Amino acid sequence: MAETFIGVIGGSGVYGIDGLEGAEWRAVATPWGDPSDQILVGRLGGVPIAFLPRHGRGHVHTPTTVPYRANIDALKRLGVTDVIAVSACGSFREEMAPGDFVLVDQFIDRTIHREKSFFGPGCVAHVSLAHPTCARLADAVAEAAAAEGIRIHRGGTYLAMEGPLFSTQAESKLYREVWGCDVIGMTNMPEAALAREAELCYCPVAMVTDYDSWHPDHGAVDITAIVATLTGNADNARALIRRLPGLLGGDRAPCPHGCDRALDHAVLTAPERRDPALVARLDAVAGRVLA
Ligand SMILES: CSC[C@H]1O[C@H](OP(=O)(O)O)[C@H](O)[C@@H]1O
Ligand SMILES: Nc1ncnc2[nH]cnc12
Repeated sequence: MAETFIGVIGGSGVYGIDGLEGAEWRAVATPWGDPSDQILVGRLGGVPIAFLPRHGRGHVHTPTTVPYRANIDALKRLGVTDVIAVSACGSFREEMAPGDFVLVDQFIDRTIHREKSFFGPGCVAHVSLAHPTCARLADAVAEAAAAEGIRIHRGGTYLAMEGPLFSTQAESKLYREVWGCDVIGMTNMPEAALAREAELCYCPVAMVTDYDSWHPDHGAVDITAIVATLTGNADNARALIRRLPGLLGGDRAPCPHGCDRALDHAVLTAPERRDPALVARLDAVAGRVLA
């Protein structure tokens, strides 16, 4: 049986986690450039953990400039098997209130300036994204949240916008009333898609900070209020993460939903027509099926 290795991507307001045994920040080089920052690697309850701040310590990357491919490659290269992606988000639902967590399970991707795949000319692959998140990981996060007394909603559709500006009121109403989205953020796509290509189980934990701009009683998004809510949310996120090693266990059975076998049958390019340079870049992400 394989070893569980938990990767945590920390979003806005979550730039570190404490309590890791033997923790050290490690620079990880990837063929896709540098990740957002060094990666904090250690153990929690005996289970290896790697923590990567999505925007870098000190929050230097915009949602557009986050090096999503390098981040996912670096986690995979370290041996991570399961990724918890913590993010701030706006809510389109009255009952998903600031302070609540949402276990997002679907996305609508409206981002336009990002590299969305590891594959390309010379190594073409088509991976299913019908169910873009891992239900097994979501079960564990839901249990951890219940144990911590965190209000968590199971399931929700996340509208990924390019940013960095927040939505207009007309966009907010479109996403909520016409498209049926539940929350909005700027970072979970293409991150989730790349994690699937890299055969990582991926579970987004969206922390509600505001009601975006549709709500008649809440007006426009206010970054000061968001940061205040984030501070409380970040402590809850860290408490939740500390429970995960105990819930996931050190021994890892194959994912019952097949996240860790997503590349089976996905690569269409004939072996003799593959671009050796691209195949070399794909060593960590797709070495299992290309080697
Ligand atoms: C702080 S409000 C806007 C900012 O916060 C979210 O980032 P992340 O998903 O990394 O927590 C949102 O997507 C925006 O990038
Ligand atoms: N309303 C909002 N829109 C986009 N990203 C967000 N992150 C937190 N709140 C958000």
